Order: sequence, then structure tokens, then C-alpha cells
Amino acid sequence: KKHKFWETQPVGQFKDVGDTSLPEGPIEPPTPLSEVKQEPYNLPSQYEWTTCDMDSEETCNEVYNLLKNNYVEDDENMFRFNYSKEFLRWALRPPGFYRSWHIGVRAKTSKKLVAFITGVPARIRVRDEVVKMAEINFLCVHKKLRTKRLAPVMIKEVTRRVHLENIWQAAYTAGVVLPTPITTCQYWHRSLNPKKLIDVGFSRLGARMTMNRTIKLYKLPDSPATPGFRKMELCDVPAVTRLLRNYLSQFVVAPDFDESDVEHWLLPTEDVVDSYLVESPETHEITDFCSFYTLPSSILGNQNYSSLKAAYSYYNVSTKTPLLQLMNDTLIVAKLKNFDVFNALDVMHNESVLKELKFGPGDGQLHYYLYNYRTQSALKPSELGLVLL
Ligand SMILES: CCOC(=O)c1cnc2ccc(OC)cc2c1SCCC#N
Repeated sequence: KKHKFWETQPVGQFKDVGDTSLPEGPIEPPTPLSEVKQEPYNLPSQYEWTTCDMDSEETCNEVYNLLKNNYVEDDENMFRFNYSKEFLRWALRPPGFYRSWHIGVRAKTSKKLVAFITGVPARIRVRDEVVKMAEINFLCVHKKLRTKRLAPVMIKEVTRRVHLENIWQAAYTAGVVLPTPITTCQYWHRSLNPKKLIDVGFSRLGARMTMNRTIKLYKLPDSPATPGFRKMELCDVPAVTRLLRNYLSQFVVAPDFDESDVEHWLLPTEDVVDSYLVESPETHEITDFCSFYTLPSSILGNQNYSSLKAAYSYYNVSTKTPLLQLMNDTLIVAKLKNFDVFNALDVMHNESVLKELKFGPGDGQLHYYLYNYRTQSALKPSELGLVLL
């Protein structure tokens, strides 16, 4: 039976879609903390819970290797995400993080890490309500244990630990349809290294196109066009926070970033997140901002290449520089940093520039979900101002 587990959870159910009598907001009220289950859920007898301290080099290595070998692949098994250790430490230790929300499952005999799920705290605004949520991510069960129904008990356990911190909502994404997406986004891809993407079989030479003609089609200038375009620095955090908060206020769902959030999520971290801004040469005002994160993928089953260097559009704000020019400068920087591809979702205002910047639509979709929070109706991707890693 499909969605056996999700039909037991406080999430929008398919049967309720379109029922405008149901109000926007929490589906269930908070439970008194004394009534939250104090002890962990039961795992199958040969497995045990473990808390993964990402500060520990050894544990971080175990998590990295579990994900490298068992995490999400595309439908054609051409790629598998290969989140780096620095990226995982960044993604899992934002302001106010809880180590207890970095949950592993070990085999009791071998002590091998066989499954993982995480949460990090976030303040997410839904229309005019700022809600404390957990962002749930990195749910991974070892390929050899996929039929043991571990995912439902792992989801219940991370939910229990989130409840213990008096948080009752969550946000998560999936490539599969579950009850019930608040919106469904499309991936778009901009070739930076077309020869490699063709060699690995992701892209194909267009009709009547030679390889040289294709390389020329995707060629980019060797420096950004916008005067005052520069890397973000620590001293820019207050201005970037103001710029970003104002920009994100227009979307139905968006993070409620403060300066400490901006410092963590958007200050450049080598090989993890890159961020640039436009400082007006005349007024020294910060008028625009763009950022992308680094998420390589293993290339599965190709003789010549083993890794894809992919950049993912993160948060972009254009108030003076046209978004088209700002994003083109981002592509230029990504190419200079030797990325093979620049990926973007059709969220916020991205859709308006993707085609002109020579992005092509991907065949994968990304569904966004809220746990224990109903929205009046599904959002358009352009109403979503939240990028989850
Ligand atoms: C070349 C364009 O495709 C990707 O960059 C890519 C890379 N690795 C993946 C690993 C797992 C995977 O599972 C859905 C997809 C990819 C994709 S396409 C969707 C992500 C984006 N943009």
C-alpha cells in the first residue's frame, strides 16, 4: 500500500487537497513535553542508534563515506551526490544546532554506520507567520538494507528528538511525490564544460552541431561585467542581511535570516559556498548579491571521468544590476573556478533568466514539503524563497 507511513503523519493528505475549509497553519497542536516519548523508538534488534558528532574526524569520515556510496542517485544512475566533509560540517552546524539531531544507525556487531538522518533548526516564514522548524536532510539507508523499512522509524526518531526541543514543524525535500508537496520545482542545468557533459552522456551534441560549435555556444567571458562585483566579506554581513531580508519578504515561504544566519550560510567558505555582491563604485552601497554552493557528484560507470564539479544556485538578490547580468557574472565566476555545470531550481525569480542564460531543463523534479503545517494551496515555484541543501 502506497504511503502507508505518511498516511499516519500530520502532513497534508492527498484526500484533503482542495479542501479550502481547512485553515493554513499547524495540523496538530504541540504535545506537552512531559508527554513526548522519552526513550528512542525501537530499531530491528541487530541495529542501534548512535549520535554522529560531526566535529569528530572519524565520525565525519563515516558519514561522508556512507553518503558517498549510498545517497541519492539520478533516475538513470549516472550520478550520485558526493557531499564533501567540509560541506557536511557547514550544513549541519548552523547557529543553534543540536548534535542530538545528527542521528546514525549502526549494526551492533560490526559497529558499521548503515543509516543516517539529520535535522537543523531554522526560522521559516510562511506568509506572515515565522515558524521555528527543523530542516530535515541527508536521510540515507545503506543500499543493502533498503527493504527493512528503516526510513519510517528514522523519521519518527528525528521527529521525537525535534519535539523534545519544543519544535513542532519541519521542512524537507524529496525527488519523489509524498503526501503532499507545497510546491514542485524543476531543476535547470547550464553547461560550463559541455565536452565533459557530452562525454559522460548527460548532454548530447545538438543536431547539425559539432563539438567545437557546442563549446563556442557555451563560452563565457573571462571576467565579470558588473563594476563593483566582488566576493562577500565579514564586514558585509549587516548590509547583505538587510538586502536579503527585504528581498525574501516577497515570497510566500522563505527563511527568516538574521545576521548570525547570514554569517553562517552566506559568508564564503572555500569549496562549500561562494557569495558575491555588487558595491556601487560611486555610493559604496551594496545593491545586489549572488551565491552558489559546491556539491560534487560521483560519475557512475564512466571510464574517463569519476567526478562532476557542480555548482548550485543558492540565494540571489538583484535591486540595481539586472538579474540576467548578475547571474551571468555568477556563471563567469563558476566557469573560472572550473565547475562543469551550474544548476538552478525555478524558484524565486530564476525562471525569468534561465532560458536566456542557456540553461536547459532537467528531467528531475524536486518536491518541497512541510511537516505539521498546512498551506491554503500549493505554491508556484516562483512563490518559494527557500533553498534546501
Ligand atoms: C549535469 C546536471 O545534473 C547534475 O548536476 C546532477 C548531478 N548529480 C546528481 C546526483 C543525484 C541526483 O538525484 C536526483 C541528481 C543529480 C544531478 S541532476 C539533479 C540535481 C540538479 N540540478
